[in-house]
Amino acid sequence: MTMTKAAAAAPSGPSAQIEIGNVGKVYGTAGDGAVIALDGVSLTIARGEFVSLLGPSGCGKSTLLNILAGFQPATTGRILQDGHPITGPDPSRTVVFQDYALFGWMTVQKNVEFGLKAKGVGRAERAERARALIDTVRLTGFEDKYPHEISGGMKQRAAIARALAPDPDILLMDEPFGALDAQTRVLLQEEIARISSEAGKTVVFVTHGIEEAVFLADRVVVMSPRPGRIREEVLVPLPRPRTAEMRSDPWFVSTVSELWETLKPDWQKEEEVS
Ligand SMILES: Nc1ncnc2c1ncn2[C@@H]1O[C@H](COP(=O)(O)OP(=O)(O)OP(=O)(O)O)[C@@H](O)[C@H]1O
Repeated sequence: MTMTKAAAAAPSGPSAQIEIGNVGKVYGTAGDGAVIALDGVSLTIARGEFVSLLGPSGCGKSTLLNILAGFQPATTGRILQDGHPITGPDPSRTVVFQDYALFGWMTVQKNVEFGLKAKGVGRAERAERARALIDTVRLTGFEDKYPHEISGGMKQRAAIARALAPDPDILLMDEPFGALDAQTRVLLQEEIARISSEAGKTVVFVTHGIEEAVFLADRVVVMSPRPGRIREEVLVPLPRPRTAEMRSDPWFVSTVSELWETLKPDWQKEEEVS
């Protein structure tokens, strides 16, 4: 493999924002069909870093993201944000899911404002901040539409704006473009590449799309299935902002193909099981 292995270069010290130390997750109890979803996962993520968690279905990506979000606890190990244990959900970390998770009875504008209201931001400021974010995700003109009136891609733009509204430190994204058609997916990848560079957020992006993982990330963390472990890390040397032409960069093309060769056996196994 000619890919850059990142283990030695993983961020640590004062710039580390997330520290995942030897995390394990077991669903169920021993002897009762227990599933070891994660085993000995250690990862340090720097402030402002964009990390893709890449792996086939069932390797524990969503489990790790849910633990980071504070939706569920790890069975073993520790997870720190800025040196403090993550013990539950917090507005400093927001999540974008695959299925949009917008409130169907609220307009785009009200959906984006939602997190700001919970934070106690006043009505006028809420409206202004939501409008600015709607502009950032290029939905201006659709503020008064309800989710059922807009396309899947637009819904996901609104979900991204809503996740950015509370000005989180960390944006967690769980296969956010998984339900979109191929063209819309590429467009949204370019949008999130732009938005994350501009906003300077720490992003953890779960995907089983190899191209997507490499195109977006500063570092791709490749996971192996059952029990989920970190198999390798790839540092992405492409400059920011990422642009469409970088998809034909020789390093990009060869890295995507090498990752595919690495992961193919896991995908084939998954295919046989399902
Ligand atoms: N609540 C649960 N109870 C029991 N087993 C679970 C639960 N959630 C996940 N699992 C199992 O844990 C393993 C990891 O699941 P997880 O959803 O984290 O993987 P993933 O890599 O995100 O997969 P996918 O891409 O399909 O979402 C899988 O074998 C899954 O069946």
